[in-house]
Amino acid sequence: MLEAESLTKRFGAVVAVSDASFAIRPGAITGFLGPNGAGKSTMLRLFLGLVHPTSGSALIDGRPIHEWPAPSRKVGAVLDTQCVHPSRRAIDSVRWAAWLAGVPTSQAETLLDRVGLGAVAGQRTGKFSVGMRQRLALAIALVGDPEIVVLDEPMNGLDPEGIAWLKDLLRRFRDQGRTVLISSHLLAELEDLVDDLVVIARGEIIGSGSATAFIDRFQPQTISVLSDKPQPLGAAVIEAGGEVIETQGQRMEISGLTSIQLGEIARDAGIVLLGLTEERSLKKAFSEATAKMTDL
Ligand SMILES: Nc1ncnc2c1ncn2[C@@H]1O[C@H](COP(=O)(O)OP(=O)(O)OP(=O)(O)O)[C@@H](O)[C@H]1O
Repeated sequence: MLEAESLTKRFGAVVAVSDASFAIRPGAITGFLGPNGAGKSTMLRLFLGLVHPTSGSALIDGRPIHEWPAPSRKVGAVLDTQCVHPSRRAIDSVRWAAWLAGVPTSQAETLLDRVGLGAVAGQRTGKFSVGMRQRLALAIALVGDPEIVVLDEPMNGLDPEGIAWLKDLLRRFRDQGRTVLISSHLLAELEDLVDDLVVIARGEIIGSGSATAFIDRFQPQTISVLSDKPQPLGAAVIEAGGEVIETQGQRMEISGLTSIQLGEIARDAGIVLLGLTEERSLKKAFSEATAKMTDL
């Protein structure tokens, strides 16, 4: 388990992380979500021991990372894809990382195969594309066969195929029982991937926990419904305890009722439903949450 307790990091006058407390479930994929400059990278770096807290603690299984005898077996991280020397061959970069981590270098080829770089293992990395660099950085992060994998905005610069591949790999890590932490400022990148979320804005935690709970908290389910008699339907919805958020012609947006309840209400009132769509998205939840933050 990773735990932040009253974690604060200041850089001079800038408060990058402010009194953050949360826990990360082992064996799950947790997304660190927040706009640019929110403090996501700093938070990840605090766990990795690359920056020191001004106050509070960032602990991995109860200890700061530097207190673990073999940190690379505990955590592997991709923070920056410019982490290798451009004139070195891919295979040598992975071997070098393994050597530095004090683990056998014999796995380098297997690791490159695993990230889809087996065919270019002997090539110098200077001319590698962004996607290839991401894959190489991931191979390097995996040298210690870590329990926890941390990735800072890993989808930047990946094409759709690369993103699908990465998501698949991260899901497999989770299925193997590893813990995955991934940061992003783009909701769409995380929506179909993460189990849990830590949502950050201006260094503060807006919410943390299951992604579904976050959606429920900030954006209860809404239903977009198309009917032949919107006005009587609206009245029936309100009578049943629901809320009509918006009406546009025959289309209405409704909250506070399930689709089944809505169907029954319409049937009882003799109203035909021409279409019905449930909307529950992380995107809505996030914009709602950040709007609430701005209001504070
Ligand atoms: N080493 C540093 N020295 C000074 N200020 C820093 C340092 N690192 C981060 N900051 C500042 O801390 C704040 C949070 O930055 P951080 O990089 O953690 O945010 P982020 O959410 O990862 O953003 P991005 O998505 O843009 O990378 C920003 O205002 C940033 O300028």
